[in-house]
Amino acid sequence: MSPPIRQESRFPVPGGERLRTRIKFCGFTRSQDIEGAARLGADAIGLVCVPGSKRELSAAQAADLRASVPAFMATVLLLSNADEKRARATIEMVMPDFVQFHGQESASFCASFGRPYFKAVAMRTADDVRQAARLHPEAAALILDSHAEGGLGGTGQTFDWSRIPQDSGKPFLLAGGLTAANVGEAVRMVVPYAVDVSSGIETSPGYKNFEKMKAFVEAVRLADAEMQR
Ligand SMILES: O=C(O)c1ccccc1NCC(=O)[C@H](O)[C@H](O)COP(=O)(O)O
Repeated sequence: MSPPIRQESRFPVPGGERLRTRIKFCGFTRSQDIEGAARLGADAIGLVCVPGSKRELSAAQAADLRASVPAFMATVLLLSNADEKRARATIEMVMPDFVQFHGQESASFCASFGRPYFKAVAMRTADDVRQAARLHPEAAALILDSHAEGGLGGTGQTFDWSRIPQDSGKPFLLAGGLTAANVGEAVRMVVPYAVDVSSGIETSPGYKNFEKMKAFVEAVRLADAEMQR
């Protein structure tokens, strides 16, 4: 197994590395599922406003769901190659804590909405990560995912985690095909700032399963505990 890929976190923990892997659950369509994610201690939920997604929400639907997100849980709005007018209208309606840009958006476009943002990286090579970090200096984090460039996320497919460089240049969320069965290995091997999952906690697209979410959280917490020993 490759050595752990350690990364400098943007939020260093005094006296050492970060002690807990953050968790983003993505692709919600029901408020009761968001409530379940909050009960389990997920750090963030993702709302997908991307045409063609099996989890697509209208801006109004996303705004309604955002209203059900409790305190101390972040809301991430997902957009992909939306034009400026549609992006601005959706962001102003949903008022997310973060915007996740999943297409070929420029740094100036992403930063123009005045909200912290994540930039998704279609993971082919280590240079994809380094280039994204260079092109998006203001991004709060990168999301390293298995989708094809310009393609939809939420694929349920992993990518080769050994492609992730040790010098990622920014904190990143690891995404793509994660499940309760493989996320422990991913955390131990990659040591991401956060993990991001959609398909692996569903019974069908957009319908999250509490027991799958619970098992996923437990697997992440176990991996974190093992790394602290
Ligand atoms: O989830 C979607 O349907 C989606 C559609 C279009 C753009 C992005 C999308 N999701 C992005 C995410 O952040 C997912 O959580 C990520 O791709 C991981 O998905 P999965 O492999 O299903 O766990």
